[in-house]
Amino acid sequence: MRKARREHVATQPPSIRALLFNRPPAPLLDMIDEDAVIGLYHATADEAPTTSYTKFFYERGHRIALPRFSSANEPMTFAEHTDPFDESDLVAGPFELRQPVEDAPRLEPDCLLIPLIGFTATGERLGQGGGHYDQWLADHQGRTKIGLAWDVQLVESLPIEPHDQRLDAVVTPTRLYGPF
Ligand SMILES: Nc1nc2c(c(=O)[nH]1)N(C=O)[C@@H](CNc1ccc(C(=O)N[C@@H](CCC(=O)O)C(=O)O)cc1)CN2
Ligand SMILES: Nc1ncnc2c1ncn2[C@@H]1O[C@H](COP(=O)(O)OP(=O)(O)OP(=O)(O)O)[C@@H](O)[C@H]1O
Repeated sequence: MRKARREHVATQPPSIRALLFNRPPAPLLDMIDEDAVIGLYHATADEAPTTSYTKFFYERGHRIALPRFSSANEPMTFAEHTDPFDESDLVAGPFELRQPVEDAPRLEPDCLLIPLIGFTATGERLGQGGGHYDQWLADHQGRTKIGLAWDVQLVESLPIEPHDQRLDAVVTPTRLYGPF
């Protein structure tokens, strides 16, 4: 599934990619309170891009939180991201993922836009395998959980376990799955 994602992104013209994930679709915004803290992620080259959504939510007056972790085995926390235009408050973390600087205050998102490897049409999610999001969401119930994905990441079924957290919706460039 990582390979399918990589090959999909590799065949996509950059001029097209720049148009995708530009603004959250209206039904998605209906799921998000005006004063919600929004948890985003700093996308890798193959993940659904987040730079436009981050600026959009920031300009709409939301506080932005990004994940921070020290290794695949350590739990993830979120910290505030205050400079989505220049990203001067981010530093390189594990796996080349950029994350908030050490003195950025912790901030717990109400609504999370979540990266994934694969998803089903009913909101099941496969992540990187670190359990970071599953664990955080188990410890912080009642949050709005929205997956961001390319269409090729849709699969018929996933090997779901009891700890896996189901998404409330998934956004792709062509569709909104949910809200469930
Ligand atoms: N952009 C982004 N940030 C994120 C996540 C994510 O999936 N995407 N996470 C989601 O939980 C957390 C980080 N958790 C991670 C857990 C494991 C690996 C990992 O094993 N990476 C391997 C394989 C990468 C690949 O083949 O594509 C590596 O980089 O070697 C990466 C991140 C928080 N931040
Ligand atoms: N609520 C939890 N409490 C403790 N450990 C957990 C919890 N949820 C997941 N884990 C641990 O994380 C491991 C990896 O989970 P899983 O493979 O489902 O992660 P993932 O959803 O693919 O990754 P991620 O959420 O980081 O993107 C599990 O085998 C389990 O040991």
